[in-house]
Amino acid sequence: MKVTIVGAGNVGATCADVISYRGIASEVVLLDIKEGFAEGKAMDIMQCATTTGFNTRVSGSTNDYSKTANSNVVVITSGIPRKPGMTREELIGINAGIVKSVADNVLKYSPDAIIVVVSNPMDTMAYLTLKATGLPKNRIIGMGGALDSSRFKYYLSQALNKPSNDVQGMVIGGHGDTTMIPLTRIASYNGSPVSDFLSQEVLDKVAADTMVGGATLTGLLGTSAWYAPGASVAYLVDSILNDQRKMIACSVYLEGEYGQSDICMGVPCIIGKNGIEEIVDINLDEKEKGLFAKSADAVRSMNDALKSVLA
Ligand SMILES: NC(=O)c1ccc[n+]([C@@H]2O[C@H](COP(=O)([O-])OP(=O)(O)OC[C@H]3O[C@@H](n4cnc5c(N)ncnc54)[C@H](O)[C@@H]3O)[C@@H](O)[C@H]2O)c1
Ligand SMILES: O=C(O)C[C@H](O)C(=O)O
Repeated sequence: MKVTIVGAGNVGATCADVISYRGIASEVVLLDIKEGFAEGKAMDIMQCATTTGFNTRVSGSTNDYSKTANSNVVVITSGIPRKPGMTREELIGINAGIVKSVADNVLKYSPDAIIVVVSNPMDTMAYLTLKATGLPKNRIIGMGGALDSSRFKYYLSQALNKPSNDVQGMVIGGHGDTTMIPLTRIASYNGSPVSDFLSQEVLDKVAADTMVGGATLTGLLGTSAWYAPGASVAYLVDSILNDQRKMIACSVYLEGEYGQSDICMGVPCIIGKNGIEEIVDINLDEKEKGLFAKSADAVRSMNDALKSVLA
């Protein structure tokens, strides 16, 4: 199975690294616009093959899309990341043009690929990719919920002082500092509600920390995070290529689900060989429904901004 990752920067290269050392794909192509950059990252990763023991072939390309031909999955991480103090939404002006041209190019050589959109503002970039390519909705997957959910579980595990892998939880809604919805009510510690162990005040802080998880790291690092983002993309790609049918919160085009239409937003999805196999309808309470509608309003106004950005 072949995966192309466009954008060999922090997130793209980390994703290639995780995909190869976990043996998720037999071939990974990294492509970047910066001369020699993707080739260098690929060579560096390949030189781990004997020490970490993998057989994936990783290669790099400077803007030559013919090398990406017949990819099963294409991940788009090309574009600029935010700097401390910025929101993801401020990236739309530069990233919309990049994402649109990249999506057009990859489809010339991999017309059947499933596209995973990572560049920010991710929900709007997923919507743009869907509209610009005309692909069916199952083949455009925005990655954000997998990462936000892993951060949610991290903060819960810190509050519980228990391992993250013993915690279950999910974040839906937009992938933005104010649009994420950590589903605290249904989060659990090995099957018991987390509210059995943590006060409402602590749970509210966990949710607030989760929502600004990306901003916190951007403040600490000077640019946005890459280890958890890269690993989250690899987790999603694994579920596609190996038809694992995991339930993962992904940004997907909604046609009435969760009361929304003509928008890409994070909802629980079954992810398998066809991409989005199913959108799972979980029961939200009235408060969560209200938050989802408010989140949709914010994502929709960002989508509206695309018109002027791409004009
Ligand atoms: N959805 C998420 O959960 C999530 C998580 C982390 C980062 N991101 C986003 O992913 C994007 C990448 O972040 P990063 O930290 O890897 O940035 P980065 O600057 O390290 O890497 C981006 C790469 O894209 C390349 N690029 C730019 N234009 C290109 C083009 N037209 N064709 C091919 N390559 C091109 C650049 O040369 C660069 O190497 C940002 O927009 C960031 O906000 C999203
Ligand atoms: O925070 C960012 O800007 C990057 C990414 O969306 C993240 O959540 O890490």
